[in-house]
Amino acid sequence: MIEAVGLTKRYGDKTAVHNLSFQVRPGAVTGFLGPNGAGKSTTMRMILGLDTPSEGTVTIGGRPFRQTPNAPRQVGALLDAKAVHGGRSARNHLLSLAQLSGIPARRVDEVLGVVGLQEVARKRSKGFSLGMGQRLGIAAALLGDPQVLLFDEPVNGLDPEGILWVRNLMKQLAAEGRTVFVSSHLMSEMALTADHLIVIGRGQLLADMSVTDFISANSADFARVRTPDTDPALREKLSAALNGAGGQVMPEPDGALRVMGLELPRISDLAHETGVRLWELSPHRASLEEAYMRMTQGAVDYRSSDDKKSGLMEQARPGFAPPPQVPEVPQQGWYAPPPPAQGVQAPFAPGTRTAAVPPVPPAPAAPVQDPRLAPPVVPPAPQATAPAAAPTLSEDPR
Ligand SMILES: Nc1ncnc2c1ncn2[C@@H]1O[C@H](COP(=O)(O)OP(=O)(O)OP(=O)(O)O)[C@@H](O)[C@H]1O
Repeated sequence: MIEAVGLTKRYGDKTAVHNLSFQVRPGAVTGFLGPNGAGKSTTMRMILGLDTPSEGTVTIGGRPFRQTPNAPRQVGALLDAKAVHGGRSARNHLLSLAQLSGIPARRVDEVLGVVGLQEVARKRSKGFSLGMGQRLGIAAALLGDPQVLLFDEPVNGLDPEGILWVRNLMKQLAAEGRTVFVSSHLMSEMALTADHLIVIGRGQLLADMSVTDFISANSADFARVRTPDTDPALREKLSAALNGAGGQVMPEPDGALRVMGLELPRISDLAHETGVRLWELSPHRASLEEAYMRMTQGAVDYRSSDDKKSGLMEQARPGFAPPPQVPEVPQQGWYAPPPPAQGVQAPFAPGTRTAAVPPVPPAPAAPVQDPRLAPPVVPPAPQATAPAAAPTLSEDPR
């Protein structure tokens, strides 16, 4: 198990991680989510002893990484797939890591097989595609057959087949009772891979809960209603009736209405009473992506000025909230579940183990610490090790 308690990291006056406490348990895939700059990589680096916390502690199996005996056999990590000596073959890269940790050479061939790189094992890694580099990084993480695995964006650059392979690998590793902690920006992928989520924003914990709970706590179910597009007046008429009955009605870009606060039978009755024919009346549940967007919208550091959402916000008429930009979700039946309990659907609602992001206090003046300048005290996990520091083995002539 990985356990962080009050974990804080400051770089000069920049607080990258602030008072973070969480546990990552064995037997499950735990997704680590957060917008760009939220502090995910910094947290992973502190877990792996590559950055020293300014405050707080983080342990793996009860000990800080640097005090873990034979750490590469206990903990495997993929932090940066590009952190490979490009002139070295894939096999020699893994052999050098194995040698550092007393791992037998036959394990190198085993992991090359697991990640599907046998054919190119003797090729120099500088010719590898991004996806092949990711596979090599994953091989390095698996080298010591560790019980705890950390992956920072493991599907970055992988094609659909590779993404599916990583998904199945993560699930398999968790099913074997290992602790699997994986960061990703691909929400659709996380929804399929992770059992549990830890979400941070601006260095602080936003959520620590199962994927299912996260979606229901941070999304509002709604009904989509479509009137015949041949007669826009019908849409206005129905919209007024739904509003009058206490529903919240928002227009969608394609002309449909998004209705919250009214159950489907009630919407159907109101349409009947007002004499409006319906072309669609369907229930929708939010995706992980929508729930994530709702949760983190106040904790995003970087947003494009072309962001459609900001455009919609500017154009919104008074009294109309902009329709959230949600991806299409499959229809799940004809009747919407009852609306969530008051408050539960709101982002950061109390009682959901989520929290609004309070402003991060500025750090006291301190010299900027560049981890690249700090020599590691002990060799970290295989992939976290700077490969150039590993002893040079004779290169295969390809
Ligand atoms: N060595 C450093 N010196 C100064 N600031 C740093 C350093 N490393 C990270 N930061 C800052 O700390 C914050 C968190 O960065 P971090 O890389 O951990 O975020 P992240 O969640 O991994 O982002 P991304 O999703 O973009 O990879 C950022 O504002 C970053 O600029």
